[in-house]
Amino acid sequence: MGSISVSNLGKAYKQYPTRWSRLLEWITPGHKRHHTLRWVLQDVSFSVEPGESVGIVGVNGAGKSTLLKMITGTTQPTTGSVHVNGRVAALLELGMGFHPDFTGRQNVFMAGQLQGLTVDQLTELMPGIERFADIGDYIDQPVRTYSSGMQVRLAFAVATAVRPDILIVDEALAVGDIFFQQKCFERIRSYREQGTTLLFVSHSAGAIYALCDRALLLSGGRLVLNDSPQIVIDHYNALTTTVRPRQEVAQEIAEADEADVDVPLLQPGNDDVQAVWRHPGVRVRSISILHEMEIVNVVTCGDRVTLRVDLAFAHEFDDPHVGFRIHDNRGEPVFMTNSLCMKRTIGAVKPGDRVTADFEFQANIAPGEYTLTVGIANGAVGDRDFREQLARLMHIRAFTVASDPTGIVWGGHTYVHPIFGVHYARSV
Ligand SMILES: Nc1ncnc2c1ncn2[C@@H]1O[C@H](COP(=O)(O)OP(=O)(O)OP(=O)(O)O)[C@@H](O)[C@H]1O
Repeated sequence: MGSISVSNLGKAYKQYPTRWSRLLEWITPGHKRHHTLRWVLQDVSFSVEPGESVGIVGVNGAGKSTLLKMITGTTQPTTGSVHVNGRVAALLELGMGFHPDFTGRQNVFMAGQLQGLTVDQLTELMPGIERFADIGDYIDQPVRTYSSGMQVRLAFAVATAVRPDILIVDEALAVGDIFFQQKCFERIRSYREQGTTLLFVSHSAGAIYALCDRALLLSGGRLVLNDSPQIVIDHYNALTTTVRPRQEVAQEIAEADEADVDVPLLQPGNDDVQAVWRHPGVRVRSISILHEMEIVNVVTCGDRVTLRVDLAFAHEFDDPHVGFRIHDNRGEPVFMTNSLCMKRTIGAVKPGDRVTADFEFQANIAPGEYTLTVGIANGAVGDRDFREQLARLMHIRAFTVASDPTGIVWGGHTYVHPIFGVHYARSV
């Protein structure tokens, strides 16, 4: 189950030179054709085996959405054929399948039934759908009052309420906050592990590497490459590498700084922190990122920053350690370490002790949204294990890395500080 086979697929739209020529052709059937055909997809053939994950990349207008729409049956092909074997869940266009005048709850029942689920099944699934979408009372408001982020939350929650044989996702829909994106990627990953076939459009090399076994490159409506993610991304990068104007980058950083004020800072005694820490003997009082002595939520790529974890101990521990992880918007760990791995110790602590642990590092990571996870453990075993885990605060804090407007133009995950040199061997 869960296979796709696409053969000589093509799509052409009729183009008329004027509005009148369309009318003329319509009222004089059988006479002269007034339109020309504009092919947006031609001769596309490939297959996806059950359980495979295939990424689709291509520049804007390459034909990715048109291809997905033909696979899901929302658009009819002009030439060729598509065979899909298995139950498909698709997330393509924003608002697709939702009626704006009905409430979110009513839309869940309508969209769910279109997916082949019964009313009884949907009633049972509803609490899980509400929990996943996490839009609160809006579930009983008309969808026209939703933000685009809320629509995507609900659409994803319904489409993936039951594991499909085939999941088709256009990542351009990945609007919304980083926590929701991570939740979506987590669900996609888990369904994939359970055998769901995945077809996934993305502009992000990281997402394709993380999720796909293979990738397709579309260019000018043709399938130009069907190969490993590595090879396809290399070609795609070659197609898209352009130098971004400095001004645009400066604007981005200014906007990110403005957004700064909206990001809630973790305060001592924050309920969320209490909710996830486990051992009563240690309390995480605050977690902050500091740059030049100030607490920040936006750092510029390359900034030297300090992650400060403020702890209060209520029990005695002989050898406590602190660690952190940085996760990207897909939930992939970007970096992780802890005091033991850094060959450092805090030393034994007594009830009433307060400890501030600082990790100073250079934020040499790609511009984007990240979350921090912090863990506390006790009793080193070897050079990386612990006798007991005391607390883990998953995705406790979000922060943004903005590009450095004064830096070089670069792509990828990690800034490696390249230095360019040139040595001449001149002939005389
Ligand atoms: N209904 C339509 N009528 C005419 N042309 C269309 C129609 N839908 C899409 N096109 C054209 O088909 C081409 C491919 O569009 P498509 O949306 O499939 O590209 P895409 O690769 O998904 O782009 P993006 O990354 O911007 O979403 C574009 O040139 C677009 O203008």
